[in-house]
Amino acid sequence: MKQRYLIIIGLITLFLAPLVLPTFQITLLNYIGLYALVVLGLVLLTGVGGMTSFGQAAFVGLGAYATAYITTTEQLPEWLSWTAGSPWAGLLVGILLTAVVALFLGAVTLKLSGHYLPLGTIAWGISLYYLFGTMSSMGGHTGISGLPSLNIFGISLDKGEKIYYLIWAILMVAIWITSNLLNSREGRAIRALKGGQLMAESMGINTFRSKMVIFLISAIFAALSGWLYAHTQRFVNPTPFGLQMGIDYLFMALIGGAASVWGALLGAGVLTMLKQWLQDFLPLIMGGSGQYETIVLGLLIIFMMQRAPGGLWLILVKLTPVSWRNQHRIKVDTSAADLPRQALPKKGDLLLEARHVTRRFGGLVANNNMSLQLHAGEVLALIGPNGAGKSTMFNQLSAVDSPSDGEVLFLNQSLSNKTSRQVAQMGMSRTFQHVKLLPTMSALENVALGAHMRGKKGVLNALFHLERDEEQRLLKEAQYQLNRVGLGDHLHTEAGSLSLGQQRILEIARALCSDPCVLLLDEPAAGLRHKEKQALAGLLKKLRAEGLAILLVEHDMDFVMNLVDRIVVMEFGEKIAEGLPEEIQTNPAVLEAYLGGAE
Ligand SMILES: Nc1ncnc2c1ncn2[C@@H]1O[C@H](COP(=O)(O)OP(=O)(O)OP(=O)(O)O)[C@@H](O)[C@H]1O
Repeated sequence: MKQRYLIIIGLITLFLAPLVLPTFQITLLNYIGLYALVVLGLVLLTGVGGMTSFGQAAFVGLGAYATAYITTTEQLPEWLSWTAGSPWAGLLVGILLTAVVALFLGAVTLKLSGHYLPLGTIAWGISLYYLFGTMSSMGGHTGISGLPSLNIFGISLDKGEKIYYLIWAILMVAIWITSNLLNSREGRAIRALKGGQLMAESMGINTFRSKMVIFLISAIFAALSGWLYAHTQRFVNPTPFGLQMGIDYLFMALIGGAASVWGALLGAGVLTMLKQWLQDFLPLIMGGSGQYETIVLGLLIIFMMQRAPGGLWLILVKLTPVSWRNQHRIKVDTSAADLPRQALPKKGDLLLEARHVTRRFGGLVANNNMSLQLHAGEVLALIGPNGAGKSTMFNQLSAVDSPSDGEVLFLNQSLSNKTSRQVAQMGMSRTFQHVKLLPTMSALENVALGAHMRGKKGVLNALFHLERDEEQRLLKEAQYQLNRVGLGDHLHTEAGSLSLGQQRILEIARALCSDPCVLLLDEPAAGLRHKEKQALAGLLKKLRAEGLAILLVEHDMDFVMNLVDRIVVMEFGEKIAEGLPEEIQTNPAVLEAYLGGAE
């Protein structure tokens, strides 16, 4: 409730501001609103998605120039004659143009990783800036003047205090739809981009699509800001759309808090006010003119990044009472309908098979002629000393990697050209040797990621929260799986604050949430206490009885021997034994491998 009051007070203050503030302050607020819209896109792209872009200002320019051209050109080309010089048509064209450019640039740059993406964004930022400046139809470096003011319901927004309402209304809607998006199935996939791409693909998430979605949304927010800017100033030239401004937008995102939608507003506000204040104040103490504010601002930003790398919004959140923060807890509707489940294969059916799999890394043969079979309703352990090649085999079986020779078959289909995402969609799920969770997300949301493939509603539904029914069903499934693995008391705990053992169990719940028929577990018992291991063994036995096929790589021999049906033993990349636990325990080759000699 308290948060709701805060928002209502904020909105009333915003509404009253133009009635009491002088024109100059309104102009500043207009700029803050325009900047915040661009920074909001960067929060999605950089803060949440982990992709750094220096090129947002160029998208602002596309939005501004599109409307400037359409509303001021006397003789528009034939194909644009339908626009009739209307600013609203200018908005539509600007957004379409931006979407096309963003899709093209995204297709070229989003597959690049590391520093290539930021460099790519610098390159397009510079080239679009020079394009604006060199095209004579766009007024060259002089720009285009004489843009009309906007008109809504017969009211002309010809003054700063009038267009103020439109700018801030659009910004508030943008913040609302962005928060909706982030708190949805699509949003969880987007949040998994930063640091969890391998995991996300293994949960059936198309990470490239998620990247493209946020790239597109951030570009459209920027174009919208450009359109508003053009009709606020009623003049455009290339200067505000250059690289310098692209860097400023990034600074605003970092200062506010790149991972929070409200951080966008805070960052835009703080940097704009600070710049203004320094411009007024510094000449008084330094004397004369000079761009001292740029230097001081640069130093302040370095200081801030040292002291508050999460941004100012995070500091503000930490200062609020804990009870306020808990209001963010996601509520699970237990009356929501259950998700449909796949019928499990018949007990004993062959589900997964490796046929003579060899994997070479240069001269090193990590897997040599490995064959194994996994059937419905059995638990198979893959064991062997360190470096035996178990993880490499695990990667071949889950299509993270492909064999140099031989093949892996899942449900009678060869995995040779399949990605881990496709394999997940076919019904295989997995956990990781080094736990891959999203540490700041709740246990519930982490597990709900596993159910991604079982939902259908896309981005448009998410933006306007039209997917609530489906979302409740996904969350109910996640809650069910958490209860099932014994973590029902930790639904709202941040995954990063659980013990390592609990995190491993959480990964199993996430894997189960995808409704698989084959479960691959990489060292599930590592880091678990005795009681936790017993509980895990109990759970795996139950899953086996239900008909699931489970393959585990494990070092804990007590755990393995008391649980599994069959064991495959590896050494130096090869299978040295296969059989029942009691056979393996007395197998001379196995004793030799583990103990260095048979008794
Ligand atoms: N990507 C790679 N490039 C080169 N060598 C690799 C690669 N992955 C694994 N290896 C090598 O392959 C061999 C088998 O490694 P692997 O990780 O599969 O063994 P493991 O049985 O899982 O070991 P552990 O129990 O310690 O996890 C090791 O010698 C390892 O160094």
